[in-house]
Amino acid sequence: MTAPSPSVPLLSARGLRFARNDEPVFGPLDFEVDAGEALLIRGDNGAGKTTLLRVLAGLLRPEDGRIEIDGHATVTPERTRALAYLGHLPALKADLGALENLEFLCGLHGRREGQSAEAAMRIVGLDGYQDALARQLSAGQKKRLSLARMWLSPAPVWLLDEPYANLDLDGIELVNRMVQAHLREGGAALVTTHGAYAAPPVRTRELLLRRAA
Ligand SMILES: Nc1ncnc2c1ncn2[C@@H]1O[C@H](COP(=O)(O)OP(=O)(O)OP(=O)(O)O)[C@@H](O)[C@H]1O
Repeated sequence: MTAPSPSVPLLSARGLRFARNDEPVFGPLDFEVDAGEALLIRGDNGAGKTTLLRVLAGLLRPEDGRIEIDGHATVTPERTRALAYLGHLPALKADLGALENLEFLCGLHGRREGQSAEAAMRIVGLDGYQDALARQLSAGQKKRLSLARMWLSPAPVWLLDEPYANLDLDGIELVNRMVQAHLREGGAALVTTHGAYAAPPVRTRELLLRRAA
């Protein structure tokens, strides 16, 4: 991962707006996040936090606005390479083993330099579960496996939708340590939260979403 110039935000959005059936969900929004920073996206249930991350990830098309990575306007395939998305549902193949899932996903999205799937499993506390089928893992273990996938991703920007959900205290600290390490290496993280949960102890900006009137 190469750190971008400090004068250019790693990710920025200008005039970003999303609507469903002509009903506004959020925006227009302007925000940015630098390498080494987290953007905490706060808001009540239904405020549009998940929708915003899905728009950034290229899974939904915005009504309007511009998204830039490292100062360049992006179209979706380019953006997909720069972003790693951790959604509510674990993006795992239920009938593959835990390690097989990671290898499969690395084959699809690439791999962070110098990292192995085995090491990522150790980092997230899943040593000994390499051969367990994904469908046999608990919700928290699935979340940990998804975190291992994030760790292995070469993408500089992490989109984390409620990353603390389903995790025990140790898991919450794990998320914080992983975000800290990712930011130290020049990455950035966008993290949704209702505000009641923990937040990573890193340089943080905030974006508050309100339900569209
Ligand atoms: N697939 C969908 N089809 C139609 N409406 C949707 C869909 N997904 C979300 N919505 C609506 O879009 C709005 C924003 O939802 P979103 O999931 O982005 O909110 P959120 O801030 O992430 O909420 P929460 O904190 O409850 O997870 C809500 O009014 C919701 O009902």
